[in-house]
Amino acid sequence: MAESLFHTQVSKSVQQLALNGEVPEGYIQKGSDGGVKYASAPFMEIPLVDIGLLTSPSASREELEKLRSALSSGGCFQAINHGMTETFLDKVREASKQFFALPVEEKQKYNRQVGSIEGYGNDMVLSEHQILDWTDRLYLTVSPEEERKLKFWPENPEDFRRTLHEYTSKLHLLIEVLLEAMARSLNLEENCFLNQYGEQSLMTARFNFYPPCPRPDLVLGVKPHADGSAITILLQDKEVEGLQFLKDNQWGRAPIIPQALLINVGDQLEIMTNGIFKSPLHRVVTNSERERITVAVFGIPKPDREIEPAQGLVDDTRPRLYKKVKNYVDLYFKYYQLGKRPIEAALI
Ligand SMILES: O=C(O)CCC(=O)C(=O)O
Ligand SMILES: [Fe+2]
Repeated sequence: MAESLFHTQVSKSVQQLALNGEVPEGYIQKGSDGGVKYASAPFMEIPLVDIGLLTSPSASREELEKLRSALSSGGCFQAINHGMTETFLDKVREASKQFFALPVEEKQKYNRQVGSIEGYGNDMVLSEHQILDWTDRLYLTVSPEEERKLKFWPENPEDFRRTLHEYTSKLHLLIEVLLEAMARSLNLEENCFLNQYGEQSLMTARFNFYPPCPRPDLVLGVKPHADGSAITILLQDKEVEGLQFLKDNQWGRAPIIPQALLINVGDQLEIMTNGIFKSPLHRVVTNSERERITVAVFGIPKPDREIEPAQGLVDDTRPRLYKKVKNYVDLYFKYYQLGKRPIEAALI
């Protein structure tokens, strides 16, 4: 069969492995968690935040408090009333689904190249000890626009590019609204985080495809990690669960709310808030029945900007926790390779 042309495990997409019912050794969790029934975690309560209320001056105090409380405990919330209809979100879901449903040869036109993270591929191998994630991905830079590498942007389905452009333009505005609201929720000047974040901030999109896995008891869709972004906006699969967050040392399942966007703090916002907002550890479990597709968009400060804890969040009772850092995403991958939590590199 054609598969024999692909010699090593890693050059096969997870989609192909799933079709063959294969689970290579490299995907099996061997740590203390190995053998755990990942999916049996309890549901987690994730607060809902109404974005419309955050921006209305009269009604906002209560909603700002909800936002502050969510981000300083679990580090995530479900955004509703964010200005995009469920029909539009479904369009984004559908474009992603159609892309992953294309024949292998068609998707391979967008293959990631060695030494780069952009394009279509499976888990990036950063270290020889790495246990692989049961997922195929398409990773794209969407903003600033002049940094888009269109050769990796699918032309099939026909409206993929237009839909991604429209979706991320809307998210760009949403991120601004959120950064302002976050600053206000902490009684800081409204532009406090936006100024650090920069106008030429980076936005990347990761389309995650998780095929059914024959051994969900031993294999994860994504290993536990915290995001290297400032803010992550996740469009969940409408029907299939898989995401879990760690809170109070317990894994909890993130519920699906079809019209909501799941927003979580990334390491860079934890740094800017001097640890008040928490960048949560999360992971994705697999299941043997149904595929799952999600779209994660990462809002990242301009890489050459120095970011640091806001002045107003450092005082005698709350000493400064983090150093000034620049180009955090590079540092992130370096630490990840060493099997450490990247944000530790920024600790004073
Ligand atoms: O697919 C998901 O539910 C989460 C993906 C994720 O954590 C990521 O892409 O960083
Ligand atoms: Fe993540």
